[in-house]
Amino acid sequence: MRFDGLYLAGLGSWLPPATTTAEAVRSGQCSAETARKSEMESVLVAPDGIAPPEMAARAARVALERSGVARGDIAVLLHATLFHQGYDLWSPAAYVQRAAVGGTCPAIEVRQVSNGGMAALDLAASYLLADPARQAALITAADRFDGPDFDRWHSDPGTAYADGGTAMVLSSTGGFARLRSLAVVGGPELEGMHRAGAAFGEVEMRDRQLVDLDAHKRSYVAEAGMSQTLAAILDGQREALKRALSDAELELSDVDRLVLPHFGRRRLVSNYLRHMDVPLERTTWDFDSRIGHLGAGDHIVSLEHLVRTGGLQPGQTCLLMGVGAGFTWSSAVIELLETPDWAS
Ligand SMILES: CCC(=O)NCCNC(=O)CCNC(=O)[C@H](O)C(C)(C)COP(=O)(O)O
Repeated sequence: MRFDGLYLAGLGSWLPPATTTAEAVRSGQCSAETARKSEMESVLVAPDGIAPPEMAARAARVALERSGVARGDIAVLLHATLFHQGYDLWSPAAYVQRAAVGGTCPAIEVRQVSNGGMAALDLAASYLLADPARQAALITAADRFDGPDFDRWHSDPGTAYADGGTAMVLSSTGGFARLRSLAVVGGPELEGMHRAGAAFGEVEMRDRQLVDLDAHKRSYVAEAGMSQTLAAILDGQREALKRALSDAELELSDVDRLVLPHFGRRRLVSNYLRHMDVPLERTTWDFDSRIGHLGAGDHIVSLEHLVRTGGLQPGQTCLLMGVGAGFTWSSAVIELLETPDWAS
C-alpha cells in the first residue's frame, strides 16, 4: 500500500547487555559449529527479573518522549510478541499500556512471529487511516528467549535469538520520517514448517519440550524438498518487495539502506543476499550481528540505530524487509525527512 500522510514520530528501545559469541562458546551455551555458521558477534541477554512487557514499556517511554506525541493522542497500542510474556490468559499489551501510556485506547497483542513488528505497523497504519481523528499509534515488541524450553542458540540454528524491547510511534500529523509504502504477503502453505513431525498437542501442551524448530524444519523439508521450500520462501519475499517498491515508485537499486531480519550470516545469505543484488554494506549487518534476532523488534532497533548514528540522512530511503513463520513476508519503504534531535 502507498501512503502519503503517515510518519514515524518516535523510535525507542530497551536493550540489555550483550553476551559475545565467544563467551557463549566458552560457557558451553553455544556450540562452536553454530557460532562459526552464524558469524554473530554477540546477542543481547536480559538479566533475571525483567519480563518482556516491562522491556516494551521502557522502550515505549523512550519512543513517546522522543516523539513529542501526547499520550492522550495514542489511538491504539499494538504489542508484538513471539514467546512467553510472563503469564497465561493475561494481556501483556494492557501491561505496556498501563505502564507507559495510560488512557483508554485499545491495547492489542499481535502474534505474527518474527513479522510481528511489521504486521503491527501495517495494522497501525490502517487503523490511523480509518479515522482522521486518530492521530497516533504506538507499536511495541519485546521477548526474552531463555528459560527451560528455549535455547537461544540451538532452538532455531541459523538464527541466534536475543532479548529486548522496541517501540515506534506512528503518526498521521507529522514526524522525522515518512512511511512511503508497506506490503504484507501471506503464504500459509509453509505453516507446517514450524510444527512438522509432531501432532497438535502431543508435544507442546502436555509437558513443555525444548523448542526445536530445526527438527520441525528437517521433517518438513524432508517431505516438501529443500529447493521447493526455499523457492516458496523467496516467492513470498519477492512479492512483498515488489509491491512495496512499486508503491514507493522505487527500484531496489534506488534504496539507500536495507534492514533485514537479524538472521545469522549463513541464513541471511541463503534467504536474502544471494538472491538480491545488494552488498552487505547497505544492510545493518554490522549492528545486527551484535544484537541477535529480537523476534518482532529487529526492524525498529536497526532503523533506530541508522537514524541515531547518521547511517540514514534526510532524503534517503530505507527498505525494511520482514518475515514470520506462517509465513508472512513484509516490505516497507521509509524516507528520512529530518535528523531528529535525539540522533547524535
Ligand atoms: C520462528 C521465528 C520466525 O518467525 N522466523 C522467521 C521465519 N523463518 C525464516 O524466515 C527462516 C526461513 N529459512 C529457514 O528456516 C532455513 O533457511 C531453511 C530454508 C529451512 C534452510 O535451513 P538453513 O540451511 O538455513 O539452516
